[in-house]
Amino acid sequence: MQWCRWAGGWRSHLPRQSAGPEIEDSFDFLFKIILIGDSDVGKTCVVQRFKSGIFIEKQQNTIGVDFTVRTLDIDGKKVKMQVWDTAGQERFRTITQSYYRSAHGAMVTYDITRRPTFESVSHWLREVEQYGAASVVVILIGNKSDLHDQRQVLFEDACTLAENNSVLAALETSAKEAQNVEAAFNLMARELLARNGMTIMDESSQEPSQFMLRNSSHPVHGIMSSDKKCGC
Ligand SMILES: Nc1nc2c(ncn2[C@@H]2O[C@H](COP(=O)(O)OP(=O)(O)OP(=O)(O)O)[C@@H](O)[C@H]2O)c(=O)[nH]1
Repeated sequence: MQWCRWAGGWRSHLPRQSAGPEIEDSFDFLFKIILIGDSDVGKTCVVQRFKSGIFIEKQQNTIGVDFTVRTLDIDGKKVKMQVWDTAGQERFRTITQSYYRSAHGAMVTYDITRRPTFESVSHWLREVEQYGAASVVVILIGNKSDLHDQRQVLFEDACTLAENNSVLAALETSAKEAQNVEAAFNLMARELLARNGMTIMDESSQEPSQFMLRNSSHPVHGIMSSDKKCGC
């Protein structure tokens, strides 16, 4: 059964990770993640937050595709996340579509303060379906959660959309205030590890899974905070 769950049901433990520059190049797993979504939803800022732990008020729109890398330590495994930050502007569609095929994961991003960017999500999901691999893991990201007083998209609507479209999970993030960005990439990494046969454990507990993701997914041990997320 598909379901959504957020707020109080999530725990605050996150595995320890380094945010520093890549010094060595060895890794156990390499996953390619693509960020897609309308222009100005904050894709570059989310990637910047993930890579460097900082928020930069970006001046320019992404041209084509930008590339960044960060290696996570998950249960003692070095998981290299190759992140492709795509331009949201229409004129770059042909270029960005060519990056879908090799992606293991896709983060479809919208801006919680601009309803039209959420309405575009179904377009982006169709693009993933059309140009991506059949096994691609999709996560829905509602960014700019710090601007809650300007909210135009209910989190419940995001959960419903995620459930109806076989999306692994929906999360609300703030690149500005560092909310849920780590959690989003961790969730993606852990799901991909699980699909590659790894048994993923939470460092803080030896109990069984804290939540189940959607039907076809593997159980993933809690990478949860009190911020909004749903496993659909
Ligand atoms: N308040 C707030 N503003 C944000 C956040 N993330 C991004 N922004 C702002 O949103 C604007 C667009 O951010 P970008 O990261 O450039 O957006 P993008 O989706 O990469 O845009 P394209 O490159 O055109 O696809 C910038 O002015 C950012 O400062 C956030 O979490 N909170």
